[in-house]
Amino acid sequence: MAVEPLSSKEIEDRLAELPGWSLDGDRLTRSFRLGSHFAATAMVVHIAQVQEELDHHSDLTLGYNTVSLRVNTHSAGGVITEKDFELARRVQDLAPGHGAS
Ligand SMILES: C[C@H](O)[C@H](O)[C@H]1CNC2=NC(N)=NC(=O)C2=N1
Repeated sequence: MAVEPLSSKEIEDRLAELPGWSLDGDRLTRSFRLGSHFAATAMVVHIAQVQEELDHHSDLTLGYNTVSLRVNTHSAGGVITEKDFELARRVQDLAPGHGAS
């Protein structure tokens, strides 16, 4: 997949399709709240599997009952590319199965 930097407009348009995701400096970010610590931990494991499949990894933080991601593309110099949105879409798709909101 291309790792060219996305323009502000391209980022804005993609974020509009991803509820709860936002820009934090030069990273995409989203936090999820879950029903328990174990549910949050299970979601972290699932996200890790997807990240390995995509070979694209976020800074993934497990809280008491929260999961937070912050991501950009290191190989493109720490800017946001389509690979970051590919990961965000995959996480957005798996979240409901974990009861994450
Ligand atoms: C060697 C390995 O394929 C690369 O280092 C991958 C690993 N995961 C990655 N994750 C992110 N966020 N950006 C990258 O450029 C990246 N590159």
